[in-house]
Amino acid sequence: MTAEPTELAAEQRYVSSLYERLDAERDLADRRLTEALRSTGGPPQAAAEREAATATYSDRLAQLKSVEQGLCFGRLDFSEGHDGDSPIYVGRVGLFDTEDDYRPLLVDWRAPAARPFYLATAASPEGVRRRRHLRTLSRRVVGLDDEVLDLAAGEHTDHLGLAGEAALLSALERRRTGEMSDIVATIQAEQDAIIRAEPSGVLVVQGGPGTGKTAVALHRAAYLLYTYRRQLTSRGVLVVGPNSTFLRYIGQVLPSLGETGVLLATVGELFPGLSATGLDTPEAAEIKGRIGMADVLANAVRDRQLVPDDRLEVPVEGGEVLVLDRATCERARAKARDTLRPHNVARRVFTERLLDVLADQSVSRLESRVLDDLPDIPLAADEVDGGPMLDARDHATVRQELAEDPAVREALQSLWPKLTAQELLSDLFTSKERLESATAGVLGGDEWRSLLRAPGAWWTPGDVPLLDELAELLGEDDTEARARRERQRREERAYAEGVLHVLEQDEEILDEEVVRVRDVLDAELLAERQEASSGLTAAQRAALDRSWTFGHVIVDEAQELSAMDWRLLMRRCPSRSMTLVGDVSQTGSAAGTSAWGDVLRPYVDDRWRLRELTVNYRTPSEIMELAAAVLADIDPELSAPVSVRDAGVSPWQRRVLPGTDATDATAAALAAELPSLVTEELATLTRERGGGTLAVLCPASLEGRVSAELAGMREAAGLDEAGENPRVSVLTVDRAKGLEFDAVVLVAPHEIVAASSRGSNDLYVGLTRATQRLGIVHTAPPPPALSGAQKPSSAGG
Ligand SMILES: Nc1ncnc2c1ncn2[C@@H]1O[C@H](COP(=O)(O)OP(=O)(O)OP(=O)(O)O)[C@@H](O)[C@H]1O
Repeated sequence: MTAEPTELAAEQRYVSSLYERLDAERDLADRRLTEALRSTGGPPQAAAEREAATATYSDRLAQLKSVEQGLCFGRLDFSEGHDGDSPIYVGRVGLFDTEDDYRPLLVDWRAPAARPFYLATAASPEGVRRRRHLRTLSRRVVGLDDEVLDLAAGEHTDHLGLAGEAALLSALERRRTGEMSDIVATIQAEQDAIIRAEPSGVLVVQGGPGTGKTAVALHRAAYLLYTYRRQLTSRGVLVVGPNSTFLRYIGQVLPSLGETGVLLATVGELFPGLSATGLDTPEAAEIKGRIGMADVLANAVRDRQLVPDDRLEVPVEGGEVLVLDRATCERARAKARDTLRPHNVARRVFTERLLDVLADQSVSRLESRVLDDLPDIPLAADEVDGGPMLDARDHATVRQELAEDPAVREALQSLWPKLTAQELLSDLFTSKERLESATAGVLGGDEWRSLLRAPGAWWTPGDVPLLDELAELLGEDDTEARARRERQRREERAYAEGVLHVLEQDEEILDEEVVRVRDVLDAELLAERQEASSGLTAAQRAALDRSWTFGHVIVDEAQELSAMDWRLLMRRCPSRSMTLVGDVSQTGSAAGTSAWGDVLRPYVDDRWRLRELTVNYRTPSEIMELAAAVLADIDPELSAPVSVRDAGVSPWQRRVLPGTDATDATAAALAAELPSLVTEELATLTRERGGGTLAVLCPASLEGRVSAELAGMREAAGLDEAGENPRVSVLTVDRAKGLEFDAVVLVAPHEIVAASSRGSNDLYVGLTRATQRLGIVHTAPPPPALSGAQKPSSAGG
């Protein structure tokens, strides 16, 4: 239902007044920030006060700036007699009238009061008479979409139960820019229930392509940070995505919702100081992801705890040769292993014991040398043999000297070396002997050969969970450093309490309208800020600290993670407050999963909740029909999500016919056909949508060739890649996972299927990336699921 122009003008007045309020809030935060930054000098306490104030006001300012676009997008009018008859406006941030007892002018979308905006239906209106979507462009209201939630009025929601259908469809029809947008204005009820679910425990969100899993995951992060800010600000929220292209694609959503304290990372980025730029072969990736690798690594660590075959001679300074025999070393090793401490920590037990043995040896040799040098004077009748000549202090001195002796150090290091995770893994993967030994009984046959690599090879994402596991197995002997840090932390906490007290007194004389310091800081948090002293957020500090544990962890495309990836993530989240979103029908990685229970059982048994999303907001029904045939091929029991809209155009299929020699002929056939097909698609996008994004999805074997063809096409047309619109990208399905484009041209589907370790899953993913148009270019007879649809027309032979 569309509103009258007078309505539009009235809403414009209201929205303008909201922007005035927003500007006033920004000015205030800006002034406070400037004051905090300007003040200098004073006692150390003043510096801490300044830091707290600077952090508070700059966070607030960043939040107020981020909500400029689409500040207010909704209005609810209630039925007569309903609690508080006046309408409420819903938007990206809460705004209040400071001159009218803090009357809410705009309700934050995450606040409980905003919930009916997403949930109310004609059948269950929750007191709402009318839901209005306000469409804005900058600060201008350009349109209103009304829904009257009254069964009697005959405005029923359709079979999918969509709320705000007009606004939703207009959002879905929008041209894609290559960056994901937020969906605050049109969140649907099934999505809202997930976004606002309790943060405790593991929540799995299973849904087919385009059901909004990524959107829901990100809005959930924003919701949790708003609702549980005190708990989550200090520990931070981690959002894990499958690759850096995907993280770039979703990177703007949380900032646009005013949330910057979230760490977005791939699992491969979760080992601070290491960049995993290498690539594993599919076999190596699969093996590295197996849970058995935890045993392989434990074996590899034990293999570094040695004893001599018979005896080890230690030529110490001064010319003496001390001896460590096998039995002594075995006893020391058993003692150290019995502590069950990590290797580098247990090393202390091993080395202390051997140092005792060496010191005893050295002392008794010294004593016998002294005795040998003394003239043989018989004891008098009343004298007794006085026992050892050297006392405990002498013994300690000898021991200390031995501890610093290079030969002793070398001997101890050779038997039980102090190791870093990187050293151990690279020693392991570059040595046949070490690999064979560590994998014996865990990997089959000669699978270990897939792990062998040249010295100096780059780290791969698959190495990261292994390094993390090793870091745990190796540990760090940081006893002294920890005690020092703990002392320092206690002092900082006591000091922070004092600072907060002073800040609160200051606040009494400031305006009430600003967020109070205790609302956003407590002594613990402030102490952490002090400790960081660089003003880093929890997310930034977490990125630098391998042992950081997060308040909540969200994993997108969770089906792709290997068993070893899960071990790493579970370590980062001991509270198990997690949201995992994914689709087991889209698993591409051989190390990924096809059943959530398998993944979670080792950590939470069956104590996890499952929510399903069933409506596809991305892919139009014509394309989904084709994809559903492929899904049925994967597993006839599975059902594809239902599309909310039609595109009005069917996917096209084209067959380019190679000649005899497969590789060359396929390339030649593509060279002849693909550029013109893509050019045609681009022209259609320009004509029908004024631009947008187009992806050519192809198997890895053709990626180089296809990219070269398209570069040639650009050159011939005098196009500049940087500023082109529509934008074209060439991607493998693996890298397109989670992304979407206005149009997709899918090349060589039979090869995509053949190259995948998961049958047709990759094809299903590729088919479901388009929001408007899909074309398929075959270089061989189509896979059976596709040949049932519109017959491919032949070309080129
Ligand atoms: N309630 C909504 N309002 C507007 N747009 C929505 C809504 N829900 C989802 N979308 C849009 O639908 C598209 C698909 O969403 P999203 O990428 O989150 O799906 P997905 O389930 O993660 O898909 P895939 O499994 O293919 O990665 C996005 O453009 C998203 O913005």
